Amino acid sequence: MSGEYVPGLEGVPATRSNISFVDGKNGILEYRGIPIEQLAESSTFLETAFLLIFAHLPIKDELLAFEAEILSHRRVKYRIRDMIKSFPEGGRPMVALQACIAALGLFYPISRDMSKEEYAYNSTIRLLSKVPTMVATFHQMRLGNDPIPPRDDLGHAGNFLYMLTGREPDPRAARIFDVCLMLHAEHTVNASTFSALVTASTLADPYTVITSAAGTLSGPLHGGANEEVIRMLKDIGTIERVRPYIEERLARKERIMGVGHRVYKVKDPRAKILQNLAQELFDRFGHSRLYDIALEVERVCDELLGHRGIYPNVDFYSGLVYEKLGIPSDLFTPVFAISRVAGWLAHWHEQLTDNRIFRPSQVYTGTRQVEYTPLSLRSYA
Ligand SMILES: CC(=O)SCCNC(=O)CCNC(=O)[C@H](O)C(C)(C)COP(=O)(O)OP(=O)(O)OC[C@H]1O[C@@H](n2cnc3c(N)ncnc32)[C@H](O)[C@@H]1OP(=O)(O)O
Ligand SMILES: O=C([O-])CC(=O)C(=O)O
Repeated sequence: MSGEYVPGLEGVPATRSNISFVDGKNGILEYRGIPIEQLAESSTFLETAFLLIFAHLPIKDELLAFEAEILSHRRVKYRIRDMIKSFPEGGRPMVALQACIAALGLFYPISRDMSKEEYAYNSTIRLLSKVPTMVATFHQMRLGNDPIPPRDDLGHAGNFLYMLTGREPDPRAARIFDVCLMLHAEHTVNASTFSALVTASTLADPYTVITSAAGTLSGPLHGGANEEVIRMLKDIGTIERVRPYIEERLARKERIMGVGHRVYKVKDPRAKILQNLAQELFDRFGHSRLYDIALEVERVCDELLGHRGIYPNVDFYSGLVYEKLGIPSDLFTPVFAISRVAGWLAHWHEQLTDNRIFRPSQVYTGTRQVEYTPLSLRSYA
């Protein structure tokens, strides 16, 4: 079979899915048909995760049972804590997280039948509940502290902030963080989800599927951009420096982090919500000069790049919110993973309902039938 090569597979459907919908021209994102704005207003991360994974909004008893299951699996085995303790303190948290997720596959039984309902459910619960604990554990241990055990009286978002900082978060701050988790939970066939699909299609176990996805998320063109945005805003330093900085970067053909998107040609709807959340946090808990710099970056980018459909994406304002919540910048991408694990799992479940191994073709550009040259006869031309 022959076909035209499309760089980056732009516009090439890689799967059929009913999990989420994106309209890039009009800036629309829906999870199972529900607009993201409605979920951000009224849902919670765990309810949204349930919606994504099980394809319907839970009734009250289902939600209570799901939340109770997640809560009861938050702790990690002491041998996983020992493993994390042996990681270098200066190691990159996303690499640590990838190693931790892969290690779950050593500690929990792997089924021969990945789609078996009970197995799929149990591994889903474990991943959703333990990923936040492993991120917080790595952070405490790299500081030389004992990990802070989860608190059963705190919700999913509030408990993570507590395990990370040792302080019980303000309820509104915890709610804002929960909304951030919802906003990052799913986004059709982005690079990391595609990676999850490819791995799932080989019938690899779910811990391996999520490890693949987490590795793909870490890159600066994808989930890693949130950390780069804060670095860029700090580098810029003052509002006056914004325009020359952007112009110099563009002249050197470098990218401005946190803007541009393969699908959205308008401002990402998640960026709009995140900007409002950032604004609310600054109003409540004190202003950040980085926010003023970010607003100016957006203004200058709109002017210089807007005509090419390059506008702020989800990673542009999220870091400002996370920083105000006391999350260190090298944990921004692991925090993205805590949330996106829901979307990856939803796609893992969906892939298994109608699986065929991914095996695309290539356009070969090399030479053919070349005669082997013995080492003794080889030289630089
Ligand atoms: C959660 C997420 O993954 S959201 C995305 C997070 N990533 C970032 O914020 C990194 C910055 N953005 C980017 O690099 C890109 O916009 C991507 C990777 C997100 C999307 O890229 P694509 O749709 O493949 O666009 P592509 O890389 O082909 O770029 C098309 C053109 O727009 C330009 N462009 C795209 N994004 C940017 C940017 N952020 N800054 C400057 N120029 C840009 C490219 O230089 C290219 O120009 P050219 O045609 O003159 O060579
Ligand atoms: O859809 C994409 O390519 C990237 C993105 O916004 C996400 O994964 O949330």
